[in-house]
Parts: sequence; C-alpha cells; structure tokens
Amino acid sequence: MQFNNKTVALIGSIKLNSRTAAMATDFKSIPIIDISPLLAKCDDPKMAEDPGVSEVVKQLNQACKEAGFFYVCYRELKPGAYGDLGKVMEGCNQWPQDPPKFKDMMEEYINLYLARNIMRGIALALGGSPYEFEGARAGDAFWVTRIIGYPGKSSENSQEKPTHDIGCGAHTDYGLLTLLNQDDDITALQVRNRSGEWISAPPVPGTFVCNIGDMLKIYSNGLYESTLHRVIISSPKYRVSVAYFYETNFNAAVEPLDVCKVRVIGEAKKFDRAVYGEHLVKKVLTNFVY
Ligand SMILES: O=C(O)CCC(=O)C(=O)O
Ligand SMILES: [Fe+2]
Repeated sequence: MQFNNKTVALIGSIKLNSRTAAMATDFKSIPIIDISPLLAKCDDPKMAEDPGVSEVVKQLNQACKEAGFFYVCYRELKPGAYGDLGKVMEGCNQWPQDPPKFKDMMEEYINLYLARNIMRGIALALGGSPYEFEGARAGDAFWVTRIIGYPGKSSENSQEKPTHDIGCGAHTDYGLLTLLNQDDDITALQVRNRSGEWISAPPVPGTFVCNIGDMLKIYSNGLYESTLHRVIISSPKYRVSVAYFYETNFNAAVEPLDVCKVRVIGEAKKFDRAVYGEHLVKKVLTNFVY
C-alpha cells in the first residue's frame, strides 16, 4: 500500500474489527465545548494566561479524561456549512455535481488550522506548552480524510426489533485527533463507556465531533483515552459522514510526554514507544475487511 503525505480517500462503506477495549469513565453524554476563545488566541504564545482560553482548556481536559469524545463549536462554524460535502456519496453517480465548488469546500474542510489549534488547547490541558504537538511530533502532520457513505438499514431486517446493521464496527482511531462532520438528521455514532454501554453521539448542527486517537493516548501516558466507537444503522436513510484524521508526522516516534509521566501517579511511563506510520499500516492491514 502506498501512502502519500496528504491522502484523501473516498470510501463507499467500511468495516473495522473491534480491538482491545479502551476505558473511559461512565459518561452518559458527550460534552459540547465552545472553542472560540482558544481560536481567538491560538497564535498568542501567552494564550494560557487568557481566562477564556483557560476555561476551554479546563473543559478539554475533562472531556478528554472522561469520554475521549467531545463536540466543538465556534463562532464561525455555521450549521450545515459542510453538509454538501457528503452529497457526492448519494445516488449512483458518486461524483461531485460541481467539482470546483466541491474542491473549494473540501480544501476548506481539510485545512490543518482547526485541528492544530485544538491540539494546542489539548497540549495546555496536559500541562505542556501549546506547541508540544508541533515540530518533530506533528509539525508536518499526516492527515487523511474519508467521506463515508452508509446505505440505510436493509429492508429484510426492518421488521425485527431491536436489531440494527453495523455500519462500522467498534474501533479506536489511530492518530491524534479525529474531526467528524455527520449528517444532521440521523443518529448512528455510538461511543462506549467504561461499563460497556453504547452512548449515542447524535448529530448536533453547528458542531464537529472530536475524538482522541491512539497516539494521543500514548503521548498523554494514558490520561486521555482513545475510546471505542462504532456506527449502527437503524434508519432506512443513506447516511454520510466526513471524517478528518489529524495525525502525527508519519515517522514520529511516539512516547509519553515528560509532563504526563509525572502526572500519572505511581507509574512513570505506561506505554512503549510506537512509530505512528507503522501503527497506521498495521491497523489498516488488519482492520479493513472488504
Ligand atoms: O461515520 C462515523 O460516524 C464514524 C466513522 C469513524 O469512526 C471512522 O471512520 O473512524
Ligand atoms: Fe473512528
């Protein structure tokens, strides 16, 4: 398999295998965090001193520890702004009707700005400098975008209750942070809490879903969880989600940040070093079933 530094994949439907269960807390819902104050100050080296940024950082820390999932909203993000991205997956001719418009929207969606700045907030939440995830760690972040189409629930099962089809099996994401734009009217994404309950992450217009990947779990020395999640199909409607995976540099050797080693009481370092690119290739080769 050949990877470019910048990869966009259009995939009709995928199945992923479950892996060793990840544990968060017994959260019952996913918090919504307004990151506007962080975005306003994200280029200020003294951002940590700003009370608005501190509040966002506090909320990020809590969400990353408790659920590994959160929604973000910010002033400029208008409900439905990226809704048309998924339209290319609908119908038989899976190609944008207006390619230049699609290209512009896609380029705006996949710009690195948002994820990089959320990572600045997360770096502060871990007790580090805002730039922990830049330079050799994620200064040349590998990223992948997938537009994922899930056909509606198959009609032969529709009378049987409470069955559902699995659109995407339980898995954790591989890198640092995933941003997900989902169709506004279908609830399908579920996140597993410590008791094993599947908690819905319904679409919230005007937000992105964010979740932590395996590399951030290692960097944080396990303080933050890459939580298991899955997609279930219970609606007959076709669903589209657009996922943006923001990762480390492809060859980054990932190990717990010093600042996180001291935060985990009694355990200096809980994880061995992993090379992101190797982890990605291993997971893709073992997880995707066509
Ligand atoms: O489609 C979704 O809601 C989630 C997709 C997902 O978890 C993934 O692609 O890793
Ligand atoms: Fe995922």
